[in-house]
Amino acid sequence: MNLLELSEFRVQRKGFEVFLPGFVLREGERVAVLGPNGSGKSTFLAALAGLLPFEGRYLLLGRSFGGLSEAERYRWLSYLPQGGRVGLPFEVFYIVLTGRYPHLSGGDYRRVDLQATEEILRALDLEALSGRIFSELSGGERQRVWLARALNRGARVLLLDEPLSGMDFRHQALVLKRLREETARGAGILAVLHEVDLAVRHFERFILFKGGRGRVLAREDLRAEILEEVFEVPIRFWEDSGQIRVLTEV
Ligand SMILES: Nc1ncnc2c1ncn2[C@@H]1O[C@H](COP(=O)(O)OP(=O)(O)OP(=O)(O)O)[C@@H](O)[C@H]1O
Repeated sequence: MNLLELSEFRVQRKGFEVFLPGFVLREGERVAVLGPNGSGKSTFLAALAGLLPFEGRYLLLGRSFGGLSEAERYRWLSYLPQGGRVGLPFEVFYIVLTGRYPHLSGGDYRRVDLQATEEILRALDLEALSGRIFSELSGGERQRVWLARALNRGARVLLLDEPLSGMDFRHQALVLKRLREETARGAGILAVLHEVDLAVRHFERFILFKGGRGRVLAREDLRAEILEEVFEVPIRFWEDSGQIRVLTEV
């Protein structure tokens, strides 16, 4: 099933336009959104999350995005913004628990919501931080809490803006493992990443943005020359135990 379908998708910002001619996200797919700073990646994701106006065709689970109720959008789609903030002194457990909110129909959190919260806290190595106040955490820890909250929704489509940023190697590996598990249950992932080498190893397709224009490529069609043109730095591909690795000479 197509989770998300776009055609002639356009987002206008002051003096900047994001455009993607066409794209389909299928069940179980991991697609990385790559490109240099300011190329439109976050704008694209925010528009898909319904936070910016767009033009063109956008279907979510076969339905026109504009025709969905807020409740449907929140249940089917989960968005991890860049650098989320919490003003109030909330504990980590509570923040992650609120990811389940769209599943409640006016009632209180249920046992299943508490269990899901405990499970995602374990998966992202946040158990020990569960009772801590969010604002007292480190940058990488906060990022993991936001990601846990976004994943806790169990949404069909995950829009993740830099889910690996600020994380050490071990936690990057934990997050990538969890993203694989999310796609194994049928979710589709669109993730903005700056870690190009990890993207090429762990994602199946790519949307490359440059100057606001996006193009979609499968892993087998990705070439070092294409990435060089997008990022404007020398890039080498080499094979290590049958896997493509990406080396940037910066
Ligand atoms: N709130 C805003 N209002 C107007 N223009 C904006 C706003 N936020 C971003 N822009 C502009 O839109 C363009 C794309 O920005 P965007 O944040 O989508 O890039 P990005 O590819 O996600 O970059 P990065 O890798 O640095 O996160 C940039 O030229 C930026 O200056």
